[in-house]
Amino acid sequence: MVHAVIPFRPTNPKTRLSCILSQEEREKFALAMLSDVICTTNSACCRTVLLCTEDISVEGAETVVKPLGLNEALNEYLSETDDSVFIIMSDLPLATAESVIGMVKTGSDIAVVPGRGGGTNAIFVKNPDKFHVDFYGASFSDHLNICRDEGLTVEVIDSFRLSTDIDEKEDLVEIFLHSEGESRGFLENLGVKMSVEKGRVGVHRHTHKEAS
Ligand SMILES: Nc1nc2c(ncn2[C@@H]2O[C@H](COP(=O)(O)OP(=O)(O)OP(=O)(O)O)[C@@H](O)[C@H]2O)c(=O)[nH]1
Ligand SMILES: C[C@H](OP(=O)(O)O)C(=O)O
Repeated sequence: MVHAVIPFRPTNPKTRLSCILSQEEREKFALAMLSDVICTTNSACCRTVLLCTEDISVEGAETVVKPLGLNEALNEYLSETDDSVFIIMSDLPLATAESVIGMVKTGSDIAVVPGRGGGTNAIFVKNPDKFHVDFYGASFSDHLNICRDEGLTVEVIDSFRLSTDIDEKEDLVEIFLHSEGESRGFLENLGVKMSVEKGRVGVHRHTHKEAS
């Protein structure tokens, strides 16, 4: 069975959302997005593993604790398994089971989903022997280079849902437009709303004091 591995750092996450959410709210929002992703990977019949910096318990996933950075934790995990691994970030609440199944069915050794701005949102690794991750910076091209250097075939997946990660305030619009999950409910309960001003779609919140 494919392991869906979700790396997760629960403390002070999503700092790029500090302009609209306090630290406590960002921690709860990160958990809500994680819950949406777990629901998706379980619906795609993966064995879902939370690769977490701390020992937390989350419904629908088994927790593997590694108090390590993103790359170090994932590369240690890859070196410890012979099974196929589907790495998916926890900030992809638009992901659907269909989009995940489309990836894990690839005929290539690796399937990769770029994020906007040079990042990588998900990677399917058929055989973890020869692959390692290199996140941060222009990680999408770094991952293609690793495949080339190791002689691995790669499919680049064109998926709006998997390419849409939630990093910045402007990204929250996508949740209101395209998701019905927990993360959307969480934002609605906080009073975050979609708005259209001067023809541009955005989000606003009246109650929040800017986090210091
Ligand atoms: N295991 C592990 N996962 C991490 C670590 N840092 C981030 N992650 C996870 O990696 C994924 C992508 O993280 P980012 O988009 O950089 O999220 P972030 O660090 O919470 O956000 P910013 O503070 O806005 O950069 C998310 O699933 C995070 O929970 C880490 O040190 N270890
Ligand atoms: C981890 C990083 O995520 P971003 O900060 O680009 O969302 C990446 O994809 O390399």
